[in-house]
Amino acid sequence: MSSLAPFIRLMKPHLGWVLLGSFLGLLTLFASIGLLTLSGWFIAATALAGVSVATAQAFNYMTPGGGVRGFAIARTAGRYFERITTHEATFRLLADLRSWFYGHLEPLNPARLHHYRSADLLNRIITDINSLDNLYLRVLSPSLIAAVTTLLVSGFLWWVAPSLGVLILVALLSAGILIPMLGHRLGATLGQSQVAKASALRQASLSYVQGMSELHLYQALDTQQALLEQRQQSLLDTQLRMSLITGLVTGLMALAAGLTTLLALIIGVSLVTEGSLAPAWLALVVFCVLASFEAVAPLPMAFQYLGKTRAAAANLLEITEQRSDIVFPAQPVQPTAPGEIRLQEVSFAYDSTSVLQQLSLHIKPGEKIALTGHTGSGKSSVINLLTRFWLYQQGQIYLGGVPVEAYPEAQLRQQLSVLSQPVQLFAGSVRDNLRLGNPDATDVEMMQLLEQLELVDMLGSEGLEREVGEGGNRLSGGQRKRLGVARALLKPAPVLILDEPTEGLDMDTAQQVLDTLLNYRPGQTVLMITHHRQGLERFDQCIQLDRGRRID
Ligand SMILES: Nc1ncnc2c1ncn2[C@@H]1O[C@H](COP(=O)(O)OP(=O)(O)OP(=O)(O)O)[C@@H](O)[C@H]1O
Repeated sequence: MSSLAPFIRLMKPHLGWVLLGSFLGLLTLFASIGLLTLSGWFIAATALAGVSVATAQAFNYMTPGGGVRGFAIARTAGRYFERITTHEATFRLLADLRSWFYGHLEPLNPARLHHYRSADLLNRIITDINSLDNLYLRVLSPSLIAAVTTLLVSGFLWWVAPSLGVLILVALLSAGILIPMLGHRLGATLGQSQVAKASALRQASLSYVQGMSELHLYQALDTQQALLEQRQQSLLDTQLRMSLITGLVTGLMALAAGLTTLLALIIGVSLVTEGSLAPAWLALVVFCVLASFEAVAPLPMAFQYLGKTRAAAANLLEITEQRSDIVFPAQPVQPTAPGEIRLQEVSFAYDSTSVLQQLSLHIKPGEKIALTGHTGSGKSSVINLLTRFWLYQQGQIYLGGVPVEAYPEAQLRQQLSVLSQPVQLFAGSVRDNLRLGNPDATDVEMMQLLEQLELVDMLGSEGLEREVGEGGNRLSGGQRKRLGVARALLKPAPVLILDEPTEGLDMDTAQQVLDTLLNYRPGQTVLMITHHRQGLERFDQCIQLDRGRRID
């Protein structure tokens, strides 16, 4: 239960809704048991009253008739409001769970998350969180209802006849504990593998959809489809085995209910024979026993799927229990030299891959620097360290005259405007994407900048409302890049860092982009990673890296 404990604690703010739902569930169940029990007695008593004219005339039909109607109305209304309340409780809990999970996920730096595939994280956020509704909706509340019902029904039948009270107590306890335990035992491992297989299928499906054009081009669609079908079949096999277990435990529950009813009938008949139970009450007892099994009937399936719920909970905890090794202090700092970047003998390795070796560089405020070097020489890694996405192992990095580690996260983000590679655009309009850089940017500012970057034609008649599509897929590669440059330029930060902003652009457009970014904010420090030789003379300094070392 330990993997579920944090999720039970998360129920606390919604305890009122959860308890109200359970209370209404209990009322509905009682209305249901009452309806069947009273109807059984009513039919039997009416039949017996009709034996003679005198008893028929003396018999009060109205009160029990009203009771039956009352129970029927209470059952319908109770079920309706119980569904509304328990679903409200569950949706509130799931909404909280999503925020809670995202709250833990968001501070984890890429160093912590780069082992996970995005489809896997998506699966955890959607499917695993949804699986937890089993815990709230089918395990906790019904178990509480079953426990209270067992006690009350046993108490009532004990009052009718102690032997009947003992029978129903033993029967409900056995059926309500042993059959769910069996379901849990048979379904636990299968449930876990169901979670793993569903996740694998989702990941494979996402890769298939995302890579469909490549699969077409390389004629690999059939192979990938076969792989998907294999994964789907494997998941279906597990689901089939789970369904067989459901059939078994549901059958066992029906058998337990039938046997207990038969035993109650035998005990009841002997009680009627010896005169300690009125004949009409025999029907009441039988129907009460039969109906009370409604309380324990949902438990076996809920516990059968508890293994699945546990596996989903473990998936979520695997992320939420991780702590980012990058800690941001809360105390703001005062940069002594805004725009200055200094690396002092910095060494850095991703896991075991050594990337930067005692790298030192000094960029003065307002300087325009080009960072060049062979592919894989560690240029982008310098950005990862400045943004604190990764931690370096040796040396010291200063930003604005202050160690990068001293900045609170928000203040660090204000110091840097970064165009990373590849450019990440978001589905939405051009304006939406530009506003990420600067929410206060006016349409005029945006249009002027787009004009300088020769992007106005791309807007067409829609202007800034032009949709860019998912990941910017309605734009050309060069347009995506320049829109990314525009977004980075709009952010009024002392330092602008660009990872290959002119990559993929023709020579004239590349010169135009270079012109814009070197002049847009004259006092701004610019650090630009590039493979291009053209235009390097326009920078104050060109720093060259080779296998993590400076060679200029
Ligand atoms: N997340 C990562 N985990 C492990 N190794 C990485 C990771 N990211 C980059 N590397 C490795 O670090 C080295 C430096 O990568 P980096 O991206 O800094 O090079 P780069 O000079 O920017 O290359 P390019 O010019 O091709 O963009 C490469 O050998 C790369 O394989």
